[in-house]
Amino acid sequence: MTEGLEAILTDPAGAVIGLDFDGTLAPIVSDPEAARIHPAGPGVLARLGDLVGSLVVITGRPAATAVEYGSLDKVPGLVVLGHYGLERWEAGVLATPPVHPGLGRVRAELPGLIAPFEGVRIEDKGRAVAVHTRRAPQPQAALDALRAPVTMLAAETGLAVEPGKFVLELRPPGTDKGTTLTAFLRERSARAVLFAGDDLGDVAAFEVVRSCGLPGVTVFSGSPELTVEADIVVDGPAGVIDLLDSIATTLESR
Ligand SMILES: O=P(O)(O)OC[C@H]1O[C@H](O[C@H]2O[C@H](CO)[C@@H](O)[C@H](O)[C@H]2O)[C@H](O)[C@@H](O)[C@@H]1O
Repeated sequence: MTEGLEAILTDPAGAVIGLDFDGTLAPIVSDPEAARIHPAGPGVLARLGDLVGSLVVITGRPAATAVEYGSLDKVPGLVVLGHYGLERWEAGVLATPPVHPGLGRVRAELPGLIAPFEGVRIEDKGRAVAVHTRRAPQPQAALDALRAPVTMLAAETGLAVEPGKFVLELRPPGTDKGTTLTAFLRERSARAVLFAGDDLGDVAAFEVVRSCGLPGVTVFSGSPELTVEADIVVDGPAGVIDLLDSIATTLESR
């Protein structure tokens, strides 16, 4: 067992368990609107919520979308930090910042940029807009071809480009999952931390787990699409849920 996991099991009241949503709690699917949490997820999270100090979902999704797709309103004490930390949902209350002014031009120009690419779709998330290539005949080629024009549009509108699994997202700059996790650890006076993720956007949170000075454990939700170094590698959302279930079971037996 890793030192970080042992610290969580020894002192669960001081633990922060941080979780990504897509690819970590919810299996990856081709339609972003069809993503839903693994069927065993809400039950396991509800048990964990009663056992550890803090449970937080940090996601690129709008917080309300993650709550809906994850049935997260059923998990006691859970906090959802959406849009990489711009939004906060807690106990049914959603706090959101103003919409970035650059998004108007992005909405106007993106359809023209993606028009030559069959199967490429836009996901308008309100405070960010994502370009998805998963359903293109050649998803990686479409992603590579769109990277430069999307990056130029982001630079011209004051937005940041967030790359992920067959997705390029234009979003407000200034936060990432690392800064968001750091602030949450401080807020909760954490004494140990676990973060589980599956995508490039989760790497910043993994780096915080390694550098924050607390006993910590990184969990990578593995798939054939991406490899990221972590203390524990599990097989997709089913593997993440199994790990969380075993943590809950161990804590319940103590
Ligand atoms: O931080 P996350 O919770 O992991 O959100 C990151 C992005 O996830 C979603 O896209 C990914 O999942 C889709 C549904 O399985 C999949 O079709 C897509 O290829 C993936 O990139 C979401 O749609 C994005 O808005 C999030 O930014």
